[in-house]
Amino acid sequence: MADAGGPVLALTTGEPAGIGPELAVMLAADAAPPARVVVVGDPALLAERAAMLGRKLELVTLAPGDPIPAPRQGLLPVWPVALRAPSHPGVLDVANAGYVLETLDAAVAACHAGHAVGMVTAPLHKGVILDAGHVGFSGHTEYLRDRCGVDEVVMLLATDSALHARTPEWRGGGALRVALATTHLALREVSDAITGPRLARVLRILHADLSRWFGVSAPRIAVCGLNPHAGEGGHLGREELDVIIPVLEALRAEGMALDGPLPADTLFTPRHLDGVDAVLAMYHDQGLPVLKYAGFGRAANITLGLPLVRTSVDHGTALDLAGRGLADPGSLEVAVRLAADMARRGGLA
Ligand SMILES: NC(=O)C1=CN([C@@H]2O[C@H](COP(=O)(O)OP(=O)(O)OC[C@H]3O[C@@H](n4cnc5c(N)ncnc54)[C@H](O)[C@@H]3O)[C@@H](O)[C@H]2O)C=CC1
Ligand SMILES: NCC(=O)COP(=O)(O)O
Repeated sequence: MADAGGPVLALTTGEPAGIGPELAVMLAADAAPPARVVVVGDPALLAERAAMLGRKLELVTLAPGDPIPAPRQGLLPVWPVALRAPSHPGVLDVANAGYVLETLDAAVAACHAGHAVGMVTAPLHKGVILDAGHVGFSGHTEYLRDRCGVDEVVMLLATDSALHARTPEWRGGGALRVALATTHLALREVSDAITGPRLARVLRILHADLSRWFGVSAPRIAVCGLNPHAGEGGHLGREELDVIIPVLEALRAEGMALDGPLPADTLFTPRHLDGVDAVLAMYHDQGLPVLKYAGFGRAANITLGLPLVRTSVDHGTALDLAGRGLADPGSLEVAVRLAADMARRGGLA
């Protein structure tokens, strides 16, 4: 939605028993939100969490398509979705899995209808959605891929200072962008999932979207090996020789600037990161611990390959903190700012 008030972003509450609802409350109660945000969720839940945290908040219930007011401290527009059952902080209830998914569907529908340019998601709990019987659910990333009807998406996490910089530089806690070749998979399934065609699709999306959403015109990407020492010439695994190297060679021949495959234990050091715009890790816990060490609480998660902007926080539902006002809202603020910037840079606003 392109108009003078700035891009409209739909913010889903995520798991109602987690910290998502109170982060949405903090976003609007503690300062003017950094963009025009409308929360997709249960207004009574938000009012209850605001009261629990002692925050003053005016909740304005609207329908998709209604004008969204300019951001102002203390004001939170809401597109209502009703909880299926009362929700208590820290206590998961399978009954509310349908609520969580309905908020995502509503946000996607609003983007498709042009009522929002993108969505920002507060964390959901994958386990409770699976326990509720949504077989195969593995996260927002894959759910949004299917809802948007695309074949492949890429999860990218970026620390705050990497969101704008042309070239992230490592300063032991500095700027970093890390994308994943595989996402929510059991470790024993990772190797089989790293096929040549998949790796090529992931690299093409990463390359194109670094340019589209981040303004990096000729991205340089450093690629991790899968095995220790990138396979040690085939002695510690053959995925590098059989799959990764042939894909990198083919894409280099098309003009992509790709380093690697490099041993993942030393890739994340200043010499190898110098001049690199993003790192591609082969699996979740190869890349994300480094990213979170560098910038937990001031990083965001971005889904590349979608026809809409989607950002999210760098953390989960933190059930241990829910309802206590102890959660750090930093990552949500980064995710909202980034989504607005991406929409502008990508020509959506
Ligand atoms: N974007 C999303 O929807 C995400 C969802 N998850 C889901 O969240 C659930 C819990 O996952 P965990 O691995 O326990 O990760 P978690 O991020 O919820 O918690 C890990 C640790 O970080 C702390 N923490 C998390 N967010 C914080 C914040 N904003 N401020 C201060 N401390 C914070 C927690 O208290 C806990 O000690 C799982 O179901 C997971 O799948 C995890 C990551 C992202
Ligand atoms: N570790 C990132 C994560 O679990 C977030 O996944 P998603 O719900 O954004 O797909």
